[in-house]
Amino acid sequence: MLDVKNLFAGYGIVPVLEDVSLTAEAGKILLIGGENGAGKSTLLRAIAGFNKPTAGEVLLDGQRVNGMAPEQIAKTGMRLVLDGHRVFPELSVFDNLRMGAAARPGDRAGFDRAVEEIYSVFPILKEKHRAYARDLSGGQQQMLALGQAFVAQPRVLLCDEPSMGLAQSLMPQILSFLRRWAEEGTAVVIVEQHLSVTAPYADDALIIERGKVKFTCPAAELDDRLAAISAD
Ligand SMILES: Nc1ncnc2c1ncn2[C@@H]1O[C@H](COP(=O)(O)OP(=O)(O)OP(=O)(O)O)[C@@H](O)[C@H]1O
Repeated sequence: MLDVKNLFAGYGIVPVLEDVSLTAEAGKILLIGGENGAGKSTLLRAIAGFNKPTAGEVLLDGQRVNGMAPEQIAKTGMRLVLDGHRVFPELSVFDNLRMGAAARPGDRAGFDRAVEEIYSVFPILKEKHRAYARDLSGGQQQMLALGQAFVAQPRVLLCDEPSMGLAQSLMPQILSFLRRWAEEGTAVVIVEQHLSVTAPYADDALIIERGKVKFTCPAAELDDRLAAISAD
């Protein structure tokens, strides 16, 4: 579904990504890890069009999307959820979800079903559906940011550090939700620092080091691969 081929990107004249290739398939979760500053967020931004690649290709179902504006890329079915809870603080929980649905106008029944599902996965959002997003805790805002993306029903979900600012105890709930979401047919890409917590929910893993792909492997083998590297 999503194919990234030999991608180069950076900021101004400063190169960050060098020759990065990856594939994300419908129904699967690809976990991307790497040290701080390795280029993980830059990769997601470049895929979603917020950072213009200097070379290489981003293909969605074989169609080239790099070079398009981010809003055009979003219309192809790609959705980026940034770390740091980018919700609309002055809107209620429900209105934030409605903003998410702006990407698929006219599908009221689909929206209602998606909201019901979000509320059943994160009951706290149902309890607080009239509350301002700014009055939610960090973890609740993260749930809302995911909910906003969910109601948009993207084909590819790019999720930057879903654990950012979350109590560790909330991670299984969020990761299980992403797992079920992928199983419904979405290609999910997660950038995450907490690799061993996240890997059991993922199918494939890719590690970036200084802007380059260091290795890829099945997510189930990630811990062993990392242990072998640190033993060297
Ligand atoms: N807006 C920007 N302008 C210039 N350089 C940037 C910008 N954002 C990131 N960088 C640089 O690009 C490199 C990669 O950053 P990036 O945020 O993609 O890494 P990361 O792997 O996501 O790290 P982290 O886990 O800390 O978020 C770093 O050297 C960073 O300083």
